Amino acid sequence: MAERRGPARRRSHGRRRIDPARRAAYRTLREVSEHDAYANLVLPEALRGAGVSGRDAAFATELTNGTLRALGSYDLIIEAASGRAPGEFDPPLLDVLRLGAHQALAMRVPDHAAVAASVDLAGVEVGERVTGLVNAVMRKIAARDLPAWTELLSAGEDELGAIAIRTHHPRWIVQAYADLLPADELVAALEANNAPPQTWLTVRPGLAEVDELVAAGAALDPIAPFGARWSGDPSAAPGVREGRVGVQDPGSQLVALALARGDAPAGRWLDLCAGPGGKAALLAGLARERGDELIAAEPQPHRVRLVERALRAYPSPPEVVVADGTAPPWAAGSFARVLADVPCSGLGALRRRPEARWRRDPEDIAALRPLQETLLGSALDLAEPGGLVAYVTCSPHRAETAEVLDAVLAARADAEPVRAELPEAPAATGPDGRVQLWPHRDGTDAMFIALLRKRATG
Ligand SMILES: C[S@@+](CC[C@H](N)C(=O)[O-])C[C@H]1O[C@@H](n2cnc3c(N)ncnc32)[C@H](O)[C@@H]1O
Repeated sequence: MAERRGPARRRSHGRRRIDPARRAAYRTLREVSEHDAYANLVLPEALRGAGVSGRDAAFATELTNGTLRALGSYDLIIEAASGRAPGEFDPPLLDVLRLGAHQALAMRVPDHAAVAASVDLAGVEVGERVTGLVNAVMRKIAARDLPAWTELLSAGEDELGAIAIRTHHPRWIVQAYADLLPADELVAALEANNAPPQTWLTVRPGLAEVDELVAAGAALDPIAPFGARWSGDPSAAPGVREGRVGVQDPGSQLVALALARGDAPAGRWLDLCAGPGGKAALLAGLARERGDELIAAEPQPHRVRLVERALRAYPSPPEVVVADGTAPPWAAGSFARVLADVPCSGLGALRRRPEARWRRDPEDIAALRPLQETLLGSALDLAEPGGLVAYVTCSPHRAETAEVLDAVLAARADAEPVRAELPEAPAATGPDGRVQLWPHRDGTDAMFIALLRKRATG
């Protein structure tokens, strides 16, 4: 493939000027580093604000997201090249070097362009005093390619430590994956987190048809019976602006379908943790097709508004209630089906959130456990006898999936596991009847679902 310098660097009157694409990437990285912002929210704003589009926007997106995904590895490389720990750098300077490392090691930017662009960025954003240092460190970084760096840094590491460096993940995530997957799938599973996900659309049942999407160029795929793959800007797809069609990963679609397809009495459906509303929007249509009605609950007002927006295209949209699922405002046994799509670490959606893997740690997972158990307990309380509860996480981590279920089931006699069947991903259902989807196997986010039935008597 031809080399790509990236957007042309600009200089005028002897002053350094940075091209708007690299500046947008830098500004985004600063927001993520300093303010725990989410790159997928900040970058589009930064690009719009700078009027960057087309190829330059694609360059800025790859530069930002790629840098964030491999941040831990780049910090090790910067440390080895400079002799300084990341914490010893001025944070803005560290971000300049991280962006430079990604350009030199993982993008088709020639070394001299990556070095020069980093020197200019440092000169403008940090100060002329650091440009000599940036020049020296960047030259050392660019002197090896990425495989040579990872081999060097892996020396002395055990197998998991070496895989962590090679696949750009913190070691504890590699360990969690190793606990869940056969050894020969481990690297493929981790590498799948480094590829940006495709865009998928889901129709709201009764409001739009998949054929409409196909006629507009979307690609059918058996993994997503209510949706299709879309290339380009999803807001240009039919039905998206009106809310008849939503953007949704097929994994989210499948877990909602597993709840809808299960055997349960007629009656109201509840989405206990509904924000931002993707699954509620699918479930609402599926419920109406059967003459039932969905109620969506969410405690955070700004997310309630997102749920209302997701449901807006339905005539007489389903009720959205501001409610804390740990103290729900309904009597026990009020619902035939309950979705408990609980707050979780999001380790199953690392493809979508480039910075997430470096922000989380095992303590976060432990801290979520009481809320997850309480919400599952509430969901079971709210289900009527014979009713169905779906416990869902966007995380494959055992502490958020099997351990929560086992603890709750051990504590109550009124619930029993039900096998969740997904013909679209038959291998995803384990011998215990619980479903774990994976990006490298199914092309979906790593969603987990277990179905439980409320027994007729406790
Ligand atoms: C994984 S997200 C749900 C995703 C959603 N089902 C969808 O498909 O768009 C978890 C949601 O639970 C909400 N949540 C947090 N604490 C909660 C609580 N105590 N009761 C109910 N929901 C809660 C969060 O605000 C968040 O919107």
